[in-house]
Amino acid sequence: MKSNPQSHQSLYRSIRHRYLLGVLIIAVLSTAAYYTLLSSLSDSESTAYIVNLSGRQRMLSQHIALDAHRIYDAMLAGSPASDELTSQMRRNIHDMEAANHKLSSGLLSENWTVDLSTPCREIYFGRMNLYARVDTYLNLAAMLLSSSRHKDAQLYFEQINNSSEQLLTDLNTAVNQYQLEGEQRLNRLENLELLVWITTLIALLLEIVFIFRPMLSIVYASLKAQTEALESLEEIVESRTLKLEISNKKLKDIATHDPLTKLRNRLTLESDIESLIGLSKTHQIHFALCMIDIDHFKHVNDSYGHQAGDYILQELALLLKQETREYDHIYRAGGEEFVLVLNRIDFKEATDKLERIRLAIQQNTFIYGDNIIPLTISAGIYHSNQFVLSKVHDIFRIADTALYAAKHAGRNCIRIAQRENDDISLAKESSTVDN
Ligand SMILES: Nc1nc2c(ncn2[C@@H]2O[C@H](COP(=O)(O)OP(=O)(O)OP(=O)(O)O)[C@@H](O)[C@H]2O)c(=O)[nH]1
Repeated sequence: MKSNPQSHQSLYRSIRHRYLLGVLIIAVLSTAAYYTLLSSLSDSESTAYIVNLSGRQRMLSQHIALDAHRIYDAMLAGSPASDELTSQMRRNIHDMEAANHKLSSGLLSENWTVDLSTPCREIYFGRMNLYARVDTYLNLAAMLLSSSRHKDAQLYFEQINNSSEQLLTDLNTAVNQYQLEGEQRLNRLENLELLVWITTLIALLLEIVFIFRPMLSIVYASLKAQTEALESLEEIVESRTLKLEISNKKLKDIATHDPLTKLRNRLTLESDIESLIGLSKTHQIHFALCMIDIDHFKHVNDSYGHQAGDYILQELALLLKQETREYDHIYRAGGEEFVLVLNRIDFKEATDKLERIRLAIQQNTFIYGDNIIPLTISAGIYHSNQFVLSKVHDIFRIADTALYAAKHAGRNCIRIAQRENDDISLAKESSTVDN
């Protein structure tokens, strides 16, 4: 499988765009929430300040009326008003004047301004004309303070006295108006905050539906595709490995087995004998190697044809298998020559067994087409307890010599290689000759 850099890039771009859009929306919403909160805090602060200031103005108007009473009473009594009283009244006049200026202009401090609503403007500069009336009221109070003549003082006092009640009522109207506007403003801000909250929730929901969920789907689909590709790659590798293993096994079979009889060939024979020599030496586990050759096989080929010869070779291989144990091994050493390796067997057993095999072959009926083909074998046998040999080549040579002796003795017999005074003697085991 080839990795696809283009599809990786487009996946990366798609995720990056969606992610940036999601982040942008969250940034806008949080900024909006921040400014709403900021404005809400500032508004509630200015509302509280104005309501407080107008309430104080109302209170100061009463204080000034009271101060005027005291001063006038002192005048009537013929004693001058105390310094404390006059300075208190002066302070009250000054404070009320400042409050009147702030409330009517909206200039709460150098950097703090609020817009006056229409009803408030109406209160201060309209029909009620509160600004000018407060101003007049404060002038009268100031003039009362500075007046030395009894008659003037009486005039100012009476004017203050006559106007104070109505002024108080109108100042109260102003306080109520400020309170009302403050509540309305706070209500609006509450609604705005609710709106921002709901908008944020909706926006997040839409982000989930239209941005994050599709983004997850894209990533999931990509991962799934990758996993599937990987799995199919693994399957391909597995199937190729299996094919390779099968091919290797076939190749090994071809290299180590005879294609006609399916028996092991000479190559495996040599390596098998190497290990048997080792076992025989270290653990005294004995084995016998029987060299078997079909008698007059050329005659079989010549009389019945080459295919009949092949058939005989295959049949003989089957017969040898039937006559041997599972842990014995049969090889086709080449041409019409077979090798039988009998494992874990003593000398006597081995020679008896080989003789039985020779007899079984002689007595077997080989039928090819309409022909019954008589068959005998000659064999030479080597047994590991008879020699101290460690080379495969020597063992083959000894077994071959025994076979040659069997042929020489007239065929259809076996000969046993035996050590006698360091020379190989060939014991005559079976002398059945079938010429
Ligand atoms: N059909 C067939 N014949 C084979 C095969 N391999 C070898 N042969 C034949 O086996 C015969 C061996 O002949 P010889 O070596 O003269 O031996 P023989 O005729 O068996 O005589 P002795 O061994 O002396 O008893 C030859 O005719 C070969 O062509 C094979 O794979 N198939």
